Amino acid sequence: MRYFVTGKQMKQIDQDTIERIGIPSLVLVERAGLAVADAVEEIITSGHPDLSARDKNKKNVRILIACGTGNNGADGIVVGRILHGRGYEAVVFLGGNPEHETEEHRRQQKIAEALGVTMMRKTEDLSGNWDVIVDAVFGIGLAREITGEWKNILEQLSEIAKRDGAKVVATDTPSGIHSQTGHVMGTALRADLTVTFGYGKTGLFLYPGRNYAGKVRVADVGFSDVSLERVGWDCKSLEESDLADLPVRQSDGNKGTFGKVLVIAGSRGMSGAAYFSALSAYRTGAGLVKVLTVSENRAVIQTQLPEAVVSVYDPDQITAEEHSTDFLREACDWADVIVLGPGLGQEPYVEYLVEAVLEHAYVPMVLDADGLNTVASHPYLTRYFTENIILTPHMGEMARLCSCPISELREDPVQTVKAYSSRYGVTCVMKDASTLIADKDGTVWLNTSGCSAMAKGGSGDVLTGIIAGLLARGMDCDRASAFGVYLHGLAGESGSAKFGENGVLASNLADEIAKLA
Ligand SMILES: NC(=O)C1=CN([C@@H]2O[C@H](COP(=O)(O)OP(=O)(O)OC[C@H]3O[C@@H](n4cnc5c(N)ncnc54)[C@H](O)[C@@H]3O)[C@@H](O)[C@H]2O)[C@@H](O)CC1
Ligand SMILES: Nc1ncnc2c1ncn2[C@@H]1O[C@H](COP(=O)(O)OP(=O)(O)O)[C@@H](O)[C@H]1O
Ligand SMILES: [K+]
Repeated sequence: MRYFVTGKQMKQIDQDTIERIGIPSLVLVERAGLAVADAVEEIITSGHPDLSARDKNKKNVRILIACGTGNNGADGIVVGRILHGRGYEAVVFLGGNPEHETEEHRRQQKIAEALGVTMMRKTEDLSGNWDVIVDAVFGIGLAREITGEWKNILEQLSEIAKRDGAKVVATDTPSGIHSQTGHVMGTALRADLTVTFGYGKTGLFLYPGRNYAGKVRVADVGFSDVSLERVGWDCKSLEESDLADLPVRQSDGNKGTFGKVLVIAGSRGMSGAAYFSALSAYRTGAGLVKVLTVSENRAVIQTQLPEAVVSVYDPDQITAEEHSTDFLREACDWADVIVLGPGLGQEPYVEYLVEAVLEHAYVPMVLDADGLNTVASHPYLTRYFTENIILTPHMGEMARLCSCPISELREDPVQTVKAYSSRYGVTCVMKDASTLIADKDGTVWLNTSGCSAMAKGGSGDVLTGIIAGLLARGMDCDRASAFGVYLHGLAGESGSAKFGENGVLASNLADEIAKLA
């Protein structure tokens, strides 16, 4: 399990560490600089073949460290001093108004001066021929849009990096990326590697920040979880070691032990969504899967997935009259878990179908796709929401549910998903390239697995099935959602390794999940 913090929380952790725990700021800055210097040296000696060839003559390796006036800049001066000490041609650029420099910054300048580190202040000197650029302009202190001189400097650095093919290593955050939202604040410098201190910052894992951060390494520079607990965190993330917490399949279990999943999905001419959800629920370990769909889909689903029980209805017979949906009540009574929505379409009868299921289901339910669209266009249906419901909207569906544009949801996505979940008392999985999951208790999970191979029709139906499979195996709604999204992303990564990012199909994701869950 990993914890992500906002810049504001990180500042409080800094303060707690220095003032309550008593580790001097000087020590933290030194360790931060050392962690970045080590990362730069690793890139020089291993990651960059051109550089390692010249490694015997370190003086030929040219490193520019661009420093702002805050403590991010102070870290940068330490990086310059350490690399200078190790024999590299490290040049420190000090930008901005010297009057704004922090105490730490000035202290580091004095030390660097005493050791003969080259420091310069003229922007004209930036355009040397650099092998590595260390970005120590802005860290978590970035407080507003970048304009004027700093905008010019960052844009110049971007161009120089491109021109020279220089690797860019960001100190704590890529300058210009908001540490909480991942937004670009006017301009930002793209890094190959970001060495961030203590805890991951949420904005490094949300797009577009995730693209600018490159690889992210969290360096231990002396912060303690004691401070994290006192201050709090923004969101959590699962990692591979957490998979040990998946429910173990009982050796003496039978199909009843592993849960009965009812997939209410599909419409005339639309059977794929039901198939992907049902297949994925089975592949994740559900004991029995029943697909409830329109009569026209019976043959195709029985052929594609003979393991599933198929039950059908005639949509023309579903009306506002209560008895017309009696068959749904019976179907719900049979199930341990319900999936409602994939490929249901938006014909008028779907409203009555969704209302009947929401009203009569007393088991965990994943509400997806057209189930969500139906709720969005008939908001009275939210009155049936209970703590047993997981919603899995993509950003378009979330915008419909919240009646606001996607751009507004993205202003602060963590707060968006948290607010929706707490307003309705449901688990909410807001699907995106970085999916966020809000538990009913207010915990937000930020998913870090997955890749663009998953941006394809049918991926969402697979996720629905995976979450249903985990519910069937006994996980609660919150855990099944966080683990389901994480596993779904891992399936995307392993599918992508086999078929390439362009070639993965939804059915491949379902197959990959078999080995992971
Ligand atoms: N003791 C500490 O406080 C530690 C701080 N650390 C480093 O210090 C960083 C935070 O330092 P600071 O709080 O000094 O903040 P930063 O160094 O990130 O930046 C703040 C400075 O930039 C200016 N600024 C902010 N937004 C601007 C904009 N859009 N345009 C122009 N100027 C702008 C501020 O006025 C201030 O002078 C961390 O990211 C980390 O790198 C680490 O060394 C660990 C210990
Ligand atoms: N670029 C991406 N990186 C990681 N995951 C992605 C990316 N694009 C899409 N996904 C994931 O793929 C799934 C797509 O779901 P959805 O939009 O509902 O598709 P569909 O309706 O076609 O099944 C979501 O789980 C989403 O998080
Ligand atoms: K930085």
